[in-house]
Amino acid sequence: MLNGGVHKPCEKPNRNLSVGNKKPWNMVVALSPLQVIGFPSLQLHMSGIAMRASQEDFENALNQVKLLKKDPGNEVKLKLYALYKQATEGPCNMPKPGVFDFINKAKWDAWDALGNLPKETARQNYVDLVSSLSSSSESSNQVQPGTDRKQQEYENLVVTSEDGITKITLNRPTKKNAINTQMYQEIILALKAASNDDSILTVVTGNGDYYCSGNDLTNFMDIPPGGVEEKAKQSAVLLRDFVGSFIDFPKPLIAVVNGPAMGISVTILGLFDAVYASDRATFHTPFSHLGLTPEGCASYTFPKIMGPAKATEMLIFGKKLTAGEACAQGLVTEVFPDSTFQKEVWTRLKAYSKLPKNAMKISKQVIRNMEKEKLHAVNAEESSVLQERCLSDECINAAVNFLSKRAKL
Ligand SMILES: CCCCCCCCCCC/C=C/C(=O)SCCNC(=O)CCNC(=O)[C@H](O)C(C)(C)COP(=O)(O)OP(=O)(O)OC[C@H]1O[C@@H](n2cnc3c(N)ncnc32)[C@H](O)[C@@H]1OP(=O)(O)O
Repeated sequence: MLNGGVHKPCEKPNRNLSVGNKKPWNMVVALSPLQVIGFPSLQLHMSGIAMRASQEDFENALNQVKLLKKDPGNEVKLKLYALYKQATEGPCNMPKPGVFDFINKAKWDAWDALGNLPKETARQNYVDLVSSLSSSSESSNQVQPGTDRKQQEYENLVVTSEDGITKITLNRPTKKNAINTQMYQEIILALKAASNDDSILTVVTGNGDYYCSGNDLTNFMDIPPGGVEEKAKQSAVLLRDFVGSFIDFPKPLIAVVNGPAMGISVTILGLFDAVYASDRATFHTPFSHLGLTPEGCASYTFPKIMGPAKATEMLIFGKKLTAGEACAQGLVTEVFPDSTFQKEVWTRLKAYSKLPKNAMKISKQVIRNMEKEKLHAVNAEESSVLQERCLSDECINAAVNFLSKRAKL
């Protein structure tokens, strides 16, 4: 594909399916009261409870609360805890902790004080409380193109907007931008914000030498009280939401693949509208090696993009592709020499961002909308299969193997 460093569009461009860092208060303060209280927002988000009208507001509130910049204090945190428990489990059903178990006693008291408050009311009160806490920082969410303003602050992402382009940078370079649980949530939020901002194009890229090393293998280590089955269920819900936010993204979405890409960061490329890669990038989906199966809709998009035989090599046999190979197979739009990658790609993207905004957005929707239903069905099926795979010996052994090797270093 690359001749003496001169780049050119790939020979097989048949992508016929397009298909900062200030930390949030609840994550940073070591041994903060919140941490001691065991803030349960993520678990709730993934528990599949409350699928009624206010579910979306409630989930948004759960996400919002993690992004509050100021610690609201113990009293409010206890209130949030109590409302969360009431909203998800109903009236307090735990045995009363002993008097010297101060923290659990405070939690129990707060929950018990809600008496028989209906779940729906508790949910609504939770949403209202979070809304009152976050209202002061709300106004910073809308980004004007051309101002290079930093958007919402995230723990694992840097999101900026300039020249009509919102750029979402995966920002865990010391971990090769592996996607941990919080980062999945943050990407979902960043995509939601980008779909509502004034930008014309949205770009995903990586900070450091990697684009992304895929799912953070330590994600599976943090087992909730419900045990490994509950963990697998939570993971499947999170995965489905994450991939769903790419399927539904309404504007042109571009990946600027600055280095090696692995696992889920590769599979979701089939849901992007263009993929520009440095010639240093590689594309690797070692699912079988990890006892896993494809996600990101790749079981559908990859055979469509590159044909079933090539898709099999990647998704089943774990063959790692160079950027040139990925381009020849239609997964990548164009490859650039690493030395000029950033300059050339951003010049190109800035030119594209000057094209009529609505025409581009509507074109994307025309190209994609017919596939959406199918993609959501594929996503649901892949997530459900992975829920089982996460519990297999093959998968657990592979994760333990990775983590134990790392521990020896
Ligand atoms: C609620 C639960 C949430 C679950 C979410 C549900 C989603 C389910 C999705 C399941 C499907 C799986 C999708 C995938 O993405 S499969 C691919 C997974 N990725 C890997 O297997 C890569 C593992 N990493 C490596 O092989 C190497 O680290 C790598 C080749 C990437 C780089 O090697 P190198 O030698 O150059 O560098 P190091 O190994 O020293 O890495 C530097 C540090 O980064 C850490 N690291 C890198 N990648 C990961 C990773 N994927 N997970 C966790 N940690 C990672 C590495 O450990 C080093 O850390 P330390 O410096 O602390 O040792």
